[in-house]
Amino acid sequence: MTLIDDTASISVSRHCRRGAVTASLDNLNFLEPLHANHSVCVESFVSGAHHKSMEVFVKVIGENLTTGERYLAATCFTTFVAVSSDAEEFTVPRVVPETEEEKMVCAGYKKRRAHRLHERDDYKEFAAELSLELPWADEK
Ligand SMILES: CC(=O)SCCNC(=O)CCNC(=O)[C@H](O)C(C)(C)COP(=O)(O)OP(=O)(O)OC[C@H]1O[C@@H](n2cnc3c(N)ncnc32)[C@H](O)[C@@H]1OP(=O)(O)O
Repeated sequence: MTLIDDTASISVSRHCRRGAVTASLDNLNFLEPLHANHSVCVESFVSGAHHKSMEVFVKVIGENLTTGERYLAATCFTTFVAVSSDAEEFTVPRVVPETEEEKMVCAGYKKRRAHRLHERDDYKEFAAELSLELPWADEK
């Protein structure tokens, strides 16, 4: 997961050329186990951008170095939010997909974003109910 976050953050930095923080990670699907003696290639690209947020699609590809067989081990979407050290107003650049795969992935951005924001609101309500007390605070 560190590899996923690190790789995605490189795509984000190249896209907006400023600092950004990971806001969420979703649709992380582990599709095939990665074997210890296989190579791992993590690919990512920015698949959608709004004002300050950028969605990144990440593919984790395993390769059996003996047979050359390549397989999709995992995919996920992660969202980063660009930050500024001063009060400067900015909007991150829009995404212009080029390959067929980029066009296919980017086509679902608006729907995923709407779903994500809806879930974020639900999650805020859930989180507001969680206790911050020390677990042993009630012990007599
Ligand atoms: C290894 C690691 O990376 S560990 C994780 C490190 N990351 C962090 O510590 C981040 C901690 N969180 C934060 O700093 C804040 O919650 C932030 C910056 C993510 C969001 O700050 P907020 O003040 O809530 O943001 P705000 O409501 O103004 O929204 C700003 C943008 O972020 C987007 N956003 C905010 N939270 C989320 C979320 N959970 N998922 C997706 N997008 C989000 C909003 O949609 C908005 O997008 P837009 O500007 O493109 O329209």
